[in-house]
Amino acid sequence: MTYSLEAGGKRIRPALVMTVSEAIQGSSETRGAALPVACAVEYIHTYSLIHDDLPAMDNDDYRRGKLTNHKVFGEAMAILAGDALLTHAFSLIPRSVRQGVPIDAALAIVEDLSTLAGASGMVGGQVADMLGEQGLTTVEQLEYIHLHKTSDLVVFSVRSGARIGGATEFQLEQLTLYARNIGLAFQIQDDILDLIGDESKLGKKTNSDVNQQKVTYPYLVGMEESKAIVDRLTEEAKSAVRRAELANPSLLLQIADYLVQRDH
Ligand SMILES: CC(C)=CCC/C(C)=C/COP(=O)(O)OP(=O)(O)O
Ligand SMILES: C=C(C)CCOP(=O)(O)OP(=O)(O)O
Repeated sequence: MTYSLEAGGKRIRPALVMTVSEAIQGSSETRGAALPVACAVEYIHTYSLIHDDLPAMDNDDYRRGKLTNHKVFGEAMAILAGDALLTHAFSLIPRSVRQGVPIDAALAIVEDLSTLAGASGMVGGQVADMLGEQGLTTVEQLEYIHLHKTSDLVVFSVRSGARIGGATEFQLEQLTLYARNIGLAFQIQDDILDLIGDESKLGKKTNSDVNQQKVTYPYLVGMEESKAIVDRLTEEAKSAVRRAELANPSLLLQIADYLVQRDH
């Protein structure tokens, strides 16, 4: 568990929990309350990457610049490390209540987490991805996969930050739209970088035969159109943030731009 958590990674999802919670009222007072939830989402994301890299799934040897978990500890320990990270994540939500998150908000956060990370969220998206390898043909199918396997955890991060920061229903709705769009743009950008990115910066293999054969946005609509879609989604995400009229939206606008300009 520690090996994969401490391998680094960009920590985008926890950064979103913290940033959104502070953006709503423009105050850093929510920081302590948001931290346990920020850790929970990174635990879940890290478990998903450990399992995604297993031979039964993507069969990858490198992640975050290091050998994948199963390459170091064996498949059984990698599966169990993922299981334990997932379970431990849920134990952090009560901790957020002790740090000041209202109980109603914490209950809504648990409900969102089980839905958005579970069978109708991230796990469901990964299932569709695995099944899709046997004959995926349309952009609509691919969008469904991306929205669930990637956007849903981003949506969780943003919505939980919004709840901790005391967002109104309208702000929650607009921020959910922001998260959906940056999540989708992020996954398309990930597929672009899997083809043309720098291995030493990304810490994983790029442009391999497997990556070239994967049905992705670049595979289905071409590289230029994929980049145009990423730009469009980013603009739509930024418009949603502006509509939410947050006290301090600037970091959220910057994060949307960073996700498309990133090279790792
Ligand atoms: C329940 C599980 C196992 C969920 C995995 C979800 C996920 C987003 C995996 C990485 O996607 P990817 O394979 O497109 O990314 P990368 O190129 O980083 O491997
Ligand atoms: C959902 C995808 C695209 C898998 C990788 O996620 P990140 O690119 O956020 O991975 P880390 O920085 O956490 O390693």
